[in-house]
Amino acid sequence: MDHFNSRNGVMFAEDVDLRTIADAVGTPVYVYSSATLERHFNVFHEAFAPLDPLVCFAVKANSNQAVLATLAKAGAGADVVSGGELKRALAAGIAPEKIVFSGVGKTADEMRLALEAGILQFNIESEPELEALNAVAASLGVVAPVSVRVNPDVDAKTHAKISTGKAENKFGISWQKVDMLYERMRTMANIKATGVDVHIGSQLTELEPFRAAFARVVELVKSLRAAGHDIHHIDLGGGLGIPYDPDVAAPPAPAAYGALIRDVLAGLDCRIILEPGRLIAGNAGILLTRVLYEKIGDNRTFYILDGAMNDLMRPAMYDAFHHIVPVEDQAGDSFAADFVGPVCESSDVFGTGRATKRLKAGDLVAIKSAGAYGAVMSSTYNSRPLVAEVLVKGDAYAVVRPRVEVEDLIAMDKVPDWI
Ligand SMILES: Cc1ncc(COP(=O)(O)O)c(C=O)c1O
Ligand SMILES: N[C@@H](CCCC[NH3+])C(=O)O
Repeated sequence: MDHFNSRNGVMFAEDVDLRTIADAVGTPVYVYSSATLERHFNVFHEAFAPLDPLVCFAVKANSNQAVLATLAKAGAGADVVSGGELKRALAAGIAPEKIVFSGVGKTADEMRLALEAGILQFNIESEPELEALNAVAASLGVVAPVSVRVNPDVDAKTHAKISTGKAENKFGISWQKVDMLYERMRTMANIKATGVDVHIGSQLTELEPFRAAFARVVELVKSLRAAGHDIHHIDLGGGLGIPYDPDVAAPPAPAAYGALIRDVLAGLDCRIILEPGRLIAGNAGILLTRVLYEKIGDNRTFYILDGAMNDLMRPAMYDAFHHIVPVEDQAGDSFAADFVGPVCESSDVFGTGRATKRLKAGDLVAIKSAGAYGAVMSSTYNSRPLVAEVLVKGDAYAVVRPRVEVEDLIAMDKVPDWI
C-alpha cells in the first residue's frame, strides 16, 4: 500500500496535490511519501514478531538525507556499501552500532572510516579483503567485527543483472572456502568473527530461493559453532521484491517472508540482521514528469516526457516495468502508446504499448515505484540537470534535494590555461 492516491480525479501524495509540487518545484521531480516509508518499515519489522531483528535499510536504494532521517526515526539501521553511504547514514542520525558495511571492494580508507565510527560489522567478501581489514584494524589498535558473506550457489530466479548468489557471481565466498576463512580469522589479532551473512539478489518474487539459501546458512552457523566459533549474528541480506506491475501477481508479502525466516531459524539463538532496500523505499516514491509532446508516428503514438533514462535508469538498464499514470484523470477511450524521454538513446523508453487515454503537452504523468534505485542511479547524461527530490508528510512538503542545474556543473569543470 502506498500514499499516492486519486482524489476527485487528481493524484495526491498523502495530502498534497501533485500539481502543486510540479508547479512550485518544476519537473521532472522525485516525490517521496514519509507515511509510506514509515508504514513499509513498520510492516516489515512487525513481520518477524516476536523476534526483534535489526532492520538495516540498504542505503544504495535511496540515500537522500531526509529519507534516511525518516527511517532512522522509525528505528532503522543502515546497510552501506561505500564510505560515502557510511557518511550519509551517520549524517542522517543512524547510530554506528546499527550500521553494517557490505560490498566486494572496500578500500583501506573506507575501512578506517568505519572502524573509527565503530560500526556493528563488516560483511567480508574475500580473503584479501579480510587481510586488508586486519591490517587497517591493527594500525588503529582495534578489533574489527566480521561476518563472512557466503555465496550459497542458489538461483534467486530474478533478473540476471541483479542476481548475486550464484557461484558465477562476484559476490560472497564460495561455499567450499568458508570454513578456511573462519579458521584464518581465529589467527588474526585484529579480527573477531561475529556472524554469517548472505544476500542472493534483488527483486525476488518467490520465497523458495530464500529458504534454500537460509537453510544452508543455518547449517553453516551450526558447524562453525561446533568448531568453536562464537557466531551470534546472522545477516540475511535484502532482496524481497515489490509489485511493480499492477496486472502481475504481487511477490510474497513481508508476513510470509517473516514466517519463513522464523521457521528456518527456529531455535538458532542469533541476532537477526536484515538489509531491505526496495521493499521499504520502492513504492514510497514516484517520478513526476510532464508530457512535452504527443508525437503521432506511422503506426504508434509517442508521449515524449520531460523525464528521461538519466533520471530513472531502471527501464533502460533492466527492461524494468514501471506503472505510468496520468496525474489528472482523462476522458475518452484508451489506446496503446509509448512513453519515452528526450535522451538520444533508443533505450530511453519508460514503457511501450501502454494503455492510456489521450494526453496533451503539459499534462503531468507519474512514473510509479520509483523510490528505490531511482534518484540514486540518476546522472547528468546529455547535460541534463540532476533531478530534484521532494518529501511529503501529511499536507506539508519540502524540497529535500534541489535540482542540480547545468550552470553548477559547468562551474565545477576546470579549463586549464594551457589549452
Ligand atoms: C548486500 C546487499 N544488501 C541489501 C541489498 C538490498 O536489496 P533490495 O533492495 O532488493 O532489498 C542489496 C542489493 O541488492 C545488496 O547488494
Ligand atoms: N539497482 C537495481 C538493483 C540492484 C540492487 C543492488 N545490489 C534495481 O534497480 O533494481
